[in-house]
Amino acid sequence: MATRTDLDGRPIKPMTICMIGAGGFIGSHLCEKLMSETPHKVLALDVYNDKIKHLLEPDSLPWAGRIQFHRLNIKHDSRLEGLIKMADLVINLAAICTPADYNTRPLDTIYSNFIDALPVVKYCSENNKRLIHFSTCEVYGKTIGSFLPKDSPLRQDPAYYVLKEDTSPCIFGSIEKQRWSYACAKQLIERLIYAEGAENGLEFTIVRPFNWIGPRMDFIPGIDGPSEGVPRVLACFSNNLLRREPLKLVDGGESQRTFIYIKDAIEAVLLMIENPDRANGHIFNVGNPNNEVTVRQLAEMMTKVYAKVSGETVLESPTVDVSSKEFYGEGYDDSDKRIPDMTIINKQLGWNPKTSLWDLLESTLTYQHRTYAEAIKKSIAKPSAS
Ligand SMILES: NC(=O)c1ccc[n+]([C@@H]2O[C@H](COP(=O)([O-])OP(=O)(O)OC[C@H]3O[C@@H](n4cnc5c(N)ncnc54)[C@H](O)[C@@H]3O)[C@@H](O)[C@H]2O)c1
Ligand SMILES: O=C(O)[C@H]1O[C@H](OP(=O)(O)OP(=O)(O)OC[C@H]2O[C@@H](n3ccc(=O)[nH]c3=O)[C@H](O)[C@@H]2O)[C@H](O)[C@@H](O)[C@@H]1O
Repeated sequence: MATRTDLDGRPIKPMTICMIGAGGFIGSHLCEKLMSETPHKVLALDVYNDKIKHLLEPDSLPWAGRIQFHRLNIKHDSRLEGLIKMADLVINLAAICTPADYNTRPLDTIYSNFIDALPVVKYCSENNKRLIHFSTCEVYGKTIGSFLPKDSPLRQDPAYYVLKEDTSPCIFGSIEKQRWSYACAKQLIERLIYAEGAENGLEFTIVRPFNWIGPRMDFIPGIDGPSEGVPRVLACFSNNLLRREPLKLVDGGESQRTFIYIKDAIEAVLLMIENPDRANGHIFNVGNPNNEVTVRQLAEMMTKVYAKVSGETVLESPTVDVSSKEFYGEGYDDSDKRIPDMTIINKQLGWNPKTSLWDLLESTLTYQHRTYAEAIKKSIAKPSAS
């Protein structure tokens, strides 16, 4: 492998990365990138490894020996500190991060996103290890604009909705809106990491992903996850399309999101890993401000793209409205709009997203169709015994 250089032209030394939550959606793509394009070693920690199995075996893989899987639950495993001590860099991805859990399992959500992350921060601080911690765009909560009257012209002013790391406030709903248990726990762990940096010199970077999507995201209910499980929207809509059911629009599908292709986002994370001088001490939005849609528009686009990649016809009624109470239960609330400001990441790392929403949906739905269509057909033909 030719010598790799950082953004300032210096050679990059191979490092050992302790990646916690490496078996999840983001972790699997990050491991793939690190194995195929860099000389770094990965200690991959997770409870599951299904999504990185292809990287772990067989021994003949070109990166054999550079990735090592440790099956452990960071809630209660004394091996955690030792593994952190072996690394040059720690990346923490472990979390409960599906909205269906925030209002129905708020205790697990708060423990997972705050309490369970505490030892990781502590061990990094005590052992002088650099930490890249995964937070979320949900820490911004709702936009200031959402509190203006519906017809206020100020709603069109970016000052009222673009989300900036260093100036935007964090606006959550009331305590009984348990949806915000996740955002609030993530915000507190961000504040703790920031304080460890300020008071004890912890070298850290905080990542705020804005709806990263792509292959291997979550699960398809009844195929590789629980039948009654509710994954994030990409997997919900994929499941509906694969089963030829209408896509469910929560509260009319009016909320807006910006979606980014996982492969674009992983490029940004690699720049953070390999340019510590430019990334340390920063909080980075990582998203694609050019890919904004309402959830209804996302459903319409996914329906068209799926028809193209599968060759199947579109249903007469491709979507159906459902209330948030019916879909998620009591205590659900929503972020109205999420446009990331890209000034800081652009200045520090020169990074920009590339892939359009149509293109990323085309490659992702091609993957979903190839991976799941047969299994779904079989499961429909042979319903499980009741
Ligand atoms: N995907 C996104 O767009 C997105 C957006 C915002 C924030 N994030 C954040 O990025 C991180 C990764 O997200 P993801 O989409 O890959 O989610 P994911 O659920 O696919 O991955 C998380 C992984 O962490 C593991 N994990 C959870 N608790 C653990 C524990 N106690 N011990 C060991 N492993 C544990 C899970 O098994 C899972 O494999 C999370 O912190 C999430 O909050 C993701
Ligand atoms: O991905 C992110 O950046 C963050 O946001 C997500 O939250 P959210 O975008 O609300 O979660 P999705 O499940 O992807 O839902 C997006 C929107 O689609 C709607 N939705 C979801 C599923 C569905 O079947 N129908 C539907 O209309 C939801 O109500 C919501 O308005 C999750 O909290 C995290 O993964 C993450 O921290």
